[in-house]
Amino acid sequence: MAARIDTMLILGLGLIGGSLARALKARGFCRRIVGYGHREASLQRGVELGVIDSYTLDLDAALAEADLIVVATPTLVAAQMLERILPRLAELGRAPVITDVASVKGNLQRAAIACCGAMPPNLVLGHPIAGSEKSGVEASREDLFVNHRVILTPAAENDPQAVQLVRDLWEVTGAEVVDMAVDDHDAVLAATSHLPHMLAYALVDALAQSPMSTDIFRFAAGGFRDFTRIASSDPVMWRDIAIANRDAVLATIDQFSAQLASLRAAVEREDADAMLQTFSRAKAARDEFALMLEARSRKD
Ligand SMILES: NC(=O)C1=CN([C@@H]2O[C@H](COP(=O)(O)OP(=O)(O)OC[C@H]3O[C@@H](n4cnc5c(N)ncnc54)[C@H](O)[C@@H]3O)[C@@H](O)[C@H]2O)C=CC1
Ligand SMILES: O=C(O)C(=O)Cc1ccc(O)cc1
Repeated sequence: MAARIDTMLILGLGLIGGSLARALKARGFCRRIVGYGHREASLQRGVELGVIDSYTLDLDAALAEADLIVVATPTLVAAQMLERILPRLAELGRAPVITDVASVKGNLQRAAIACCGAMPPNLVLGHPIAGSEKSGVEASREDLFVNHRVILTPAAENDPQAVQLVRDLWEVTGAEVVDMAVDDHDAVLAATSHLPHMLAYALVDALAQSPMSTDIFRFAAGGFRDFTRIASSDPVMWRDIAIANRDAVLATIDQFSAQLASLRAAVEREDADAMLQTFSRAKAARDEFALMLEARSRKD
């Protein structure tokens, strides 16, 4: 394909930034992909792996020539990046399309509005619902986004052409793009992604502190492995997410705690009916979810 973009700049070349770079490179979406980050060794590795064409440690110089900027750092750093690059781009008189991949959208929207007074027309926030417990450019994959959803949270102030470019960028990677309001995004992701990570971390941490931890882990079955895989995720990334999406995460933890307390009470009372009802409702919901996933993979 003829390149849509001349120079794309990726701020933070890890699993997600690296995977996006690989996918866009494979499909010729950009003529040139430049990486910027705070660890030269991983940028160097990105060049060696052919993920990016070059890298720079000079953000100002990179901003002067970028036509498209993707912020792919941890969530709190992403807000700092916007606070840094938006005024600098204004000084340079440049307005390249800017997007991001962070797991929370509200904090970035607030940072941009605090910086510019309103959402800048060229800033289109996004979030690929694809990834893994692994981090770093070494773990990046060209096909990471194929048949996965990407949520965009376009603002009324957005330039429609900027939104279209970001939509096209993700569709080129094989993803399905859907739009959502920022608050809805943060509430839904708190429930489906942030809460499960909090639970997995809390469970593994609690069991690891048990005097019987060696036997607990030695005799754990597949269910434990499935439930706890995500506790191997990057702690910095999840600390940032919990802070950035504090209110929605607290709401889901509270709702879950109430549910767990009611299950605990049912176990204490040996209330077989209450337990059966809870487990049956959950099984039906999970079976329906599995059918949805199957239907999606058949469609692929
Ligand atoms: N890992 C996952 O499964 C998913 C992650 N996300 C989001 O994508 C973003 C990136 O996550 P990953 O790629 O998994 O993380 P990662 O740790 O693999 O990559 C992050 C990159 O940002 C760089 N970075 C960190 N602090 C920096 C700073 N102060 N200045 C410049 N660069 C800095 C790191 O060196 C690294 O290259 C996060 O906001 C995360 O919430 C979104 C979807 C899935
Ligand atoms: O590893 C997993 O199963 C994930 O849940 C990956 C993931 C992590 C963070 C996101 O914002 C989106 C997806």
